[in-house]
Amino acid sequence: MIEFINVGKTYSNNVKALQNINLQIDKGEFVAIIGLSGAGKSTLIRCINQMHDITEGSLVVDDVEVNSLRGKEIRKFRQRIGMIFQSFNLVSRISVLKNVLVSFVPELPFWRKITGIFTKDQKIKALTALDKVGILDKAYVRVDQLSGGQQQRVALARTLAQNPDIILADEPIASLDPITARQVMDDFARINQETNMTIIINIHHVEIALEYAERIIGVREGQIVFDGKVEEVTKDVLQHIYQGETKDIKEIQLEERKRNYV
Ligand SMILES: Nc1ncnc2c1ncn2[C@@H]1O[C@H](COP(=O)(O)OP(=O)(O)OP(=O)(O)O)[C@@H](O)[C@H]1O
Repeated sequence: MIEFINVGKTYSNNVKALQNINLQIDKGEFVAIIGLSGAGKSTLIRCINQMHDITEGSLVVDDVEVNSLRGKEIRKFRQRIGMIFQSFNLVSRISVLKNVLVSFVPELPFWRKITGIFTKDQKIKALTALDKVGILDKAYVRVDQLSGGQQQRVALARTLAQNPDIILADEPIASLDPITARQVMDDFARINQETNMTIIINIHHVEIALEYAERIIGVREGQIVFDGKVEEVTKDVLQHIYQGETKDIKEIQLEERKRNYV
């Protein structure tokens, strides 16, 4: 379980990105975090794996007080939490398989990772993960020869091979076309159902969030202003989350897209 207790985060430039966050996320939940640009969505999910330190309150993940972790403990803890980024974060000039194998050796220096010798068992695990996201046939292809959607699937396979308890995804479909975006979301949904991994996605596409997630958390100016089941998300709720700027989902999306292109 992930538990935020009165969590606050103030960056060194005095920006208060999160205030008074109280939140519990149980094992196996599929949660989407929505809100305007700058609302604090990324900060919220990046505190969970200590990419950002919280500055107030307490954040506990499966009985571990996240902010008390140091050095090796952080690396060990992060092995249990997969992270997916908008930009895929792959090594583009090596094969898909090598990119996935890297997940087994987080503690090695980068050059050892890509020249590393891996066991048969590790290779089987990596190939199995690629199979789960439907790109086993690309195992020996260089990453820079893949489409954006395929690259995001490699990133997902790399995370799966690590067998985490939680997957955090920060705008995983933001740079994908609508059809590919849905395919990647289908992967997340399937993984959530088959493995019971907790999935927390920070997402700008409201429509897709409502279609795939079970629970929606709305963040506005660093605070949680909505937390409930998808069925409870009404037009008024969306207006509240998005500061009443827009009238309906379509308009919100248009606004968000414009913002992202600026
Ligand atoms: N490293 C940082 N240093 C200082 N301020 C930051 C840092 N990262 C984010 N912020 C600020 O914290 C606030 C919340 O940012 P955050 O990236 O969490 O929002 P977001 O909802 O994820 O936005 P977006 O959807 O545009 O990614 C913003 O005001 C942002 O400018």
